[in-house]
Amino acid sequence: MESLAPLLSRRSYCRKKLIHPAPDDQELQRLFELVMTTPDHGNLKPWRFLIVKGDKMQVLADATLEMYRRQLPNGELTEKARRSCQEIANTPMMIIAVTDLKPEHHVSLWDQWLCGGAAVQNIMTGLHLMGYGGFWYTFLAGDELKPVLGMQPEDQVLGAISVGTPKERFVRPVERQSPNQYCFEWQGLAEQPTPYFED
Ligand SMILES: Cc1cc2nc3c(=O)[nH]c(=O)nc-3n(C[C@H](O)[C@H](O)[C@H](O)COP(=O)(O)O)c2cc1C
Repeated sequence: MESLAPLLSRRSYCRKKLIHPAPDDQELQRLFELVMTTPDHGNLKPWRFLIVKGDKMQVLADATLEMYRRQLPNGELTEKARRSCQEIANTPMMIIAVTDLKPEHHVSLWDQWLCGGAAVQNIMTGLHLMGYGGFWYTFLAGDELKPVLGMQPEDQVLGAISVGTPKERFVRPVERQSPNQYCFEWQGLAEQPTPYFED
């Protein structure tokens, strides 16, 4: 039971709560070794990871701001958009996970997507176990940013993960919902499943 305790305390740290340092190259190498253990139907590795850090954070923040500006009907940026891009510029590192799907393969695209999501979760888990904070965003999923990120039109962002050290750690684990209402015992053919755990 207690072996799960380190994982049960995982919490997301949004970018304004993240400061330097971010993982160094050796730690990143290890993190991605963990990612390579992701269950992977057909061993297709349907993902790619872009690491953004240093002065490239400002470049990415500027490109994101430009994307927001183009998305707005009158091209006027909101205070929220500006703030969010300033936060990107201040974030120590981002890991952007994008799909690299193999549509010609007999493994379904659905399975390949699931695999990509599982890889991102492995990044989240690894960062937490290494003592870093992260936050899984998908705000960079707009088509406008694809060329900026060197992505093909068919690629999608699986996760734009902000990475760093939590400025202040949450003192208590967040109170999570009980899993009970989500778990059922199958009662056989056409029978109604019953709650697995007692409340
Ligand atoms: C695929 C995916 C995309 C997400 N994108 C966003 C996002 O763009 N903005 C956001 O505020 N939260 C987003 N979240 C939720 C946060 O990453 C986070 O899980 C949530 O705030 C709950 O925090 P917790 O992980 O500590 O429970 C996303 C989560 C997933 C799984």
